[in-house]
Amino acid sequence: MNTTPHDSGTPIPAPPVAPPHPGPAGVQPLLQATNLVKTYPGAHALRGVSIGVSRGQALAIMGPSGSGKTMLLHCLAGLITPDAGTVAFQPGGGPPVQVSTLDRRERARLRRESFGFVFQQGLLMPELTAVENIAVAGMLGGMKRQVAFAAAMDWLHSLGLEAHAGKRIGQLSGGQAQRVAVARSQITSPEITFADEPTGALDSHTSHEVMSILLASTAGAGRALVVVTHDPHVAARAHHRIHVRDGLIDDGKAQGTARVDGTAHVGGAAGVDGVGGAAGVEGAA
Ligand SMILES: Nc1ncnc2c1ncn2[C@@H]1O[C@H](COP(=O)(O)OP(=O)(O)OP(=O)(O)O)[C@@H](O)[C@H]1O
Repeated sequence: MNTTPHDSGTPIPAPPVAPPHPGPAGVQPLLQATNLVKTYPGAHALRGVSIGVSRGQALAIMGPSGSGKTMLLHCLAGLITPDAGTVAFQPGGGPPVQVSTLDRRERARLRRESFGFVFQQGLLMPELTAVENIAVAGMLGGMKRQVAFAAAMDWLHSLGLEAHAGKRIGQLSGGQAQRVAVARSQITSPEITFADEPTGALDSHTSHEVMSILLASTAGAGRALVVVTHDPHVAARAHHRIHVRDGLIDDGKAQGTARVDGTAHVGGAAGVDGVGGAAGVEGAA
């Protein structure tokens, strides 16, 4: 029997393997996850999710609390290794990378150099100033110190925050701090940015502004954004939306019921990029 590893040692039947989402004709998705499964004792966090994200696209992941949104984001970003399934990243000009088979060090390097992260809070270092927070991310991504600080100041300038460059994070408003977090995530121009509730702590006006900056520097610049959000206004601004429920992409056919077969995920001919009738995917193409 096809099984997946389980922390308790009890084999759990794996969902049937679905073919990967093909993406738009002739276009290799920037990131392609196929049949992701992640199980914890007592929790089937992901039960077979396949999804592709292309350049120039923003994908919103929605769903109820505990449905598996963050788990999916973390698997896509190489922060968590799935029990089964694959994540393939196609860097610009390089060979494809199987994120899920990289060792910890390689994954950390990939995240530093090619991925950007924005979380609701927690990524900024309170003991550093705004400009230092941004510049450090540049240096970790391989920039020389002087270049990183100049780029960080450029970012602060474009965000209207140059007067706050020397302030520590605790001296900034929530919206200012989150703009610094976006700049921090974007200073290396990552090919794909992962954001988990990036506007969760902001009022609606500031939320709109922060999303505008994030969208412009990711999908708007030919790169990609994957954003987990509860906010329908945020999700509405993405090119595509998926709804996760009980560790599966919800195709809307079983609202309010727990899925039992583990087969309802985006795969095969289902489209994420407006190229087919997607299960659980709304496209704005
Ligand atoms: N480290 C862990 N150990 C055990 N179970 C976990 C762990 N991380 C997540 N889970 C479980 O996996 C499921 C999915 O969690 P996840 O954090 O992805 O939910 P979510 O949709 O992001 O929820 P929320 O909107 O509340 O943040 C939940 O049942 C959760 O309890």
